[in-house]
Amino acid sequence: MATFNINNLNSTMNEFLENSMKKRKSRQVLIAEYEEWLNKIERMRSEKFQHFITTNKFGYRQNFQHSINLELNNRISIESLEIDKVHTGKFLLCQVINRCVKMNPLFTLIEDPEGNVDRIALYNWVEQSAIPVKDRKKVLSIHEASKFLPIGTKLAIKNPYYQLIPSFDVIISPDGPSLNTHFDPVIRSDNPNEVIVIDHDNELLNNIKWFNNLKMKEKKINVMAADDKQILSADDFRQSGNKYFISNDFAAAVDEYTSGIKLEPHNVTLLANRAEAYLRLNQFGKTLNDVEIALKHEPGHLKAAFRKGKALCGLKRYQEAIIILKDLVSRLLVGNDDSTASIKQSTEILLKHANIWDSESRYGKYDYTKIVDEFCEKIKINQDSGDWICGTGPRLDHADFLSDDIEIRPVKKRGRGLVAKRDIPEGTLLMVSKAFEVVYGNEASLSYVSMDFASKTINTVTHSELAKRIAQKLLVDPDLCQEVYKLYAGPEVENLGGDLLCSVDVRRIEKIIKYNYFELVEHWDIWHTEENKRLTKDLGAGLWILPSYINHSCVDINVDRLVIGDMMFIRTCRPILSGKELILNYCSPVNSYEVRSYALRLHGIKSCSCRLCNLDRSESEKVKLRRANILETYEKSLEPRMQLSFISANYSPPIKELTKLIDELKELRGKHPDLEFHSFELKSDLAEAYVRTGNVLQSLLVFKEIYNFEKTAQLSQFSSDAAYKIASHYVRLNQMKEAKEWWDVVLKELAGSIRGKFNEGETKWRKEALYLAKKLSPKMFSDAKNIGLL
Ligand SMILES: C[S@@+](CC[C@H](N)C(=O)[O-])C[C@H]1O[C@@H](n2cnc3c(N)ncnc32)[C@H](O)[C@@H]1O
Repeated sequence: MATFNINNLNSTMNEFLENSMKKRKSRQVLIAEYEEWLNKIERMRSEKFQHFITTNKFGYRQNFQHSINLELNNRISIESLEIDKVHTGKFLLCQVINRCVKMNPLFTLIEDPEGNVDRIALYNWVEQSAIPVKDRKKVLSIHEASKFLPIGTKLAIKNPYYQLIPSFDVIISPDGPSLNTHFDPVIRSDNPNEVIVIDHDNELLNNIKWFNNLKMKEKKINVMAADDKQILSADDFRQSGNKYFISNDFAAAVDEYTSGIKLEPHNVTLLANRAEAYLRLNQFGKTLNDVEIALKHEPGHLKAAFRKGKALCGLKRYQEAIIILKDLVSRLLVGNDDSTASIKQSTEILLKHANIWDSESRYGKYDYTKIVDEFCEKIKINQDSGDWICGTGPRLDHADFLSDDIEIRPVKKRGRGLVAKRDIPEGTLLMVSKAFEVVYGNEASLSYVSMDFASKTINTVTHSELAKRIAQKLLVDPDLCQEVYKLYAGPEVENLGGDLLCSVDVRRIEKIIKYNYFELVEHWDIWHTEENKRLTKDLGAGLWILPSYINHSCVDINVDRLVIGDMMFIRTCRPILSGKELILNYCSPVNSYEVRSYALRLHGIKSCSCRLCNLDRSESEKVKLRRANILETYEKSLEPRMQLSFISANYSPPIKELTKLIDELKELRGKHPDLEFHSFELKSDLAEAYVRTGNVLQSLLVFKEIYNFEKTAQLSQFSSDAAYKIASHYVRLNQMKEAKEWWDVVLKELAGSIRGKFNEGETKWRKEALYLAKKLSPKMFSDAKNIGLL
């Protein structure tokens, strides 16, 4: 079995690629390994449940059918499967030969007619409704899970994706993947519509000779089989649908209502109920269709009108929603009886929100204090379970905004980009985008890393979880495929056409994430509060559609991004002339050339041609070597001495040595002091070192130098911290006037990064800034209070 060292991907990956292409594990080995794994799981089941999740949040049963037909000449054998490839247009005919494990996907072992064996991972396949409501929170035993796909079940898996995931042992290891993770291929499908159970008498099987033709011993579980009664009428379907609805299985509820609607196409109750189920699945287009038919037959149907308002909001058609909701409120005022009190209240609340969303989306007017309040409320975590206290976590209810001043255009050497249509001043809000999907650090524990062969990189747990969720979202609403699949997916992914543009292709989604994801970064100390300590390890990552069109440069950026919850705000940080491209950075210039290059390669940028990268590449070997030596001295000798000086007064901080190294680093940059990022960390240490020795004034000067550098280098995420250090140093020096002036700078920096710069004449700025600082940086705020800054 091949072994990976994540730190040394390229060589081990190539080696593994070669080995795995040459040699597959034998049938006997695969079966033996799988059996051993099942035994381990049975033993572990009683001890450690974390990895065994029973059901997905949604059950998927509806959706379109593919036009790929099951003609035998489209059949592919296991032997012909290629790693890291979706075999589009092909199907794998196979039978289940072992028991199942239901974790995030349903795993089992299958065999094709030729007798080749492999593992399959079927995501979203077990319908929630197939598991009785009372058992949904339980961990399924292997015996129970195996009822979903009994041994002998014949399957056709369309468009199979042959993916590398950590070996099964790694998956169930509570520690997750380690540096020596073993990877194995698995046949993956995320679309339950592409996994077809074939009846044994199906004519497709007539001409198939099986190496080992198994008969099915048990019957596959039927949906709601146990407690179902025979359904006869539309009302029976309504009741059955309601049953699913109450158990939060909205897709199954939709199916039931649909069966009822087939019997009575104008049944307004069924249409209105199905509309509500669609709403819960965020399928706003389908909601709208249903309520419009319902309202045609019964214009006075209040709930249908309310749902129409909601659907229009979901479709971002806020002005139409406002008209509908205003009309509904006025009708409800006339009636004014107790039975309509609750819908009246909900309508008024929705109308208020629709007005806010309308103003946000049309004018880019956001109430930042309310947004921050919402964020601070939603980011709270239950310390015992690690789940959000508010179900959705910090996903906020706000509208997108797109300035008319920019548009997507082809740009030289970078594919497409966002370009200014006219001159745009500094500090202009250009775009607000809600994440298409975001995964926070505390939400990803049930996913597994996977391998991207083409770029020889690992898809992290967060990325894998993101891919799974995006696939689920597209499965529920295939209309969304277009906007996602338009995003850059790397040179090796072909353009799609026809049917495939609206099918779920996890590999493509993985690539899109790879090239377009944004990592969440901590801007404020609210991320570090005791309550939120579960978040700090890896904040998470997400996919934002429109911001994904902005290209990168390490320095000389002209737009800044800020994420609050799942909303990304893009503002100009310098004026942009008409025809110029918007540029932000995918990685920080503070990192070394090597670190940046690695990060950029992951983003699909082979060679960055910004001023900083050009300068780094143009330097002589001598300069590079000298700098490397300096940084090594700092890391190996001075940094540890700094640490010691923090712990014990017996050690004095290495001020002289730090100063010397900083000066030398500056000298090595020659005529480009604005690009001297290497001394950034050293300067912070020097400033702290002066404090240790009681030389606050000198420390203050260094912090001012740091602050000025951050301002010119557009390192806006750091500058409020440096300004705060300066303010607190002035307090120590008893110069309260200067201290308060710098405290104002802190407030303006912090609040300005959220709501844009305050205008010169603005008088109420302090109140708003103090409010935002208190909410987002509670530690700094209370410290400032203690030292008399407010
Ligand atoms: C997030 S996308 C940006 C939008 C992309 N240009 C498009 O056409 O959709 C990232 C990709 O854009 C290209 N790109 C962005 N910045 C670049 C740069 N500075 N140099 C070269 N390519 C760049 C790379 O292909 C990268 O994988």
